[in-house]
Amino acid sequence: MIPRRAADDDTFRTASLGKGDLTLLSSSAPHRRIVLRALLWLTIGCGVFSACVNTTVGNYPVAVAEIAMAGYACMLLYVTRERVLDLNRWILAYLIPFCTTMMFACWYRRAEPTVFVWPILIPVISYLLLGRRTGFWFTTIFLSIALAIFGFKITETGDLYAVAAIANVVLCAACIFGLSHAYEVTREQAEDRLRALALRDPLTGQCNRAGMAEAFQRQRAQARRYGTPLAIVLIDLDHFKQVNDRYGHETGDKVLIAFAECLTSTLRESDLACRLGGEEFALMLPRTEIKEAQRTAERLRHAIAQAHSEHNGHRISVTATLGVAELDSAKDDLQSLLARADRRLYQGKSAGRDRVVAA
Ligand SMILES: Nc1nc2c(ncn2[C@@H]2O[C@H](COP(=O)(O)OP(=O)(O)OP(=O)(O)O)[C@@H](O)[C@H]2O)c(=O)[nH]1
Repeated sequence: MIPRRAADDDTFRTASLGKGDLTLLSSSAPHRRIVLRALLWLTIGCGVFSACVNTTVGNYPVAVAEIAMAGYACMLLYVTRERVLDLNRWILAYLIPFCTTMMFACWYRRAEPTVFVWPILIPVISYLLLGRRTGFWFTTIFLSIALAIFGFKITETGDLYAVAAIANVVLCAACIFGLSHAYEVTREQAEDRLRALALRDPLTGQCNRAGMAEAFQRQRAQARRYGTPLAIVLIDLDHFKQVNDRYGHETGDKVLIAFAECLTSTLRESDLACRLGGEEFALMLPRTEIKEAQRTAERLRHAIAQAHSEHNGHRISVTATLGVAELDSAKDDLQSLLARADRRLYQGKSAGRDRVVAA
């Protein structure tokens, strides 16, 4: 299996689009890759050391399994030396044989009773590498197997002292399982809050410039892969300063919020609306050619002109000027695309505002 490399742009920090909704996935990937590589080094070191010890005491099958696991960890270290897109698959490719070797060591008849402390590591490693949901299931499966092995060993030996010792290990594993779960839940919540703060505009709730840049990386990758068009519409409210000057900044904010809602309600599920700053907004329209984007922009311009906000009995209406551009070369980045849309927008401003310019 040849690993897919992450592009220079950080495409595995992905964003799914949907009416301004920015759902961010696998944001922990860089951190998990570092943890995975640290564990691979540890596996190699501990595997070789433990294999030497087991060889000296004559546990040859366990020593062979440990050497095999250390060799496999070397291969995974090589594969993950750079960022990979399908990191989760490589994490599972490490964790499944690692935990299976651990289960084999627990089950092996001549193994030391202290080998039973190793499964305690499973919840910590699983949650660190796989996150809350997959980590939970992975831990449940492997701790259940470990428990079954413990049970089997107790009934086989009938050693009551072993029952007390194993009960300690099981209780300790259960506590670590619970703590790992609680830690991962709070970590995920904190990460979501931080990412929302970094990627969303606090006034309108739409994604900001950074959020748009992140979503663009993914959309451009899809457009290139499937040969589909991608259009951008840049929108600037006309004479917005007059709204602020006449009704106050607070009313200006309300107008901006209403405007953002108008954009969102006019768009398709797959489109993304962003506030780039001030009274400047942008739309990203995946699988949309420039002609269709122009029609969408016209529909939007019409909806903006028709809508109005109320302030102390005053009816506040705004108009907007829109510039449209389409991704048209392999080298096109967000900046060049926005610059093209911006030039058209300013043509529209110079020509009298309240219009769409697409070419
Ligand atoms: N209420 C409010 N006003 C903002 C915000 N950000 C920027 N503005 C105002 O938006 C106005 C933008 O003014 P200009 O850049 O002169 O543009 P304009 O009046 O819309 O004129 P044209 O773009 O040329 O049609 C300024 O008065 C800014 O203070 C905001 O978050 N809230």
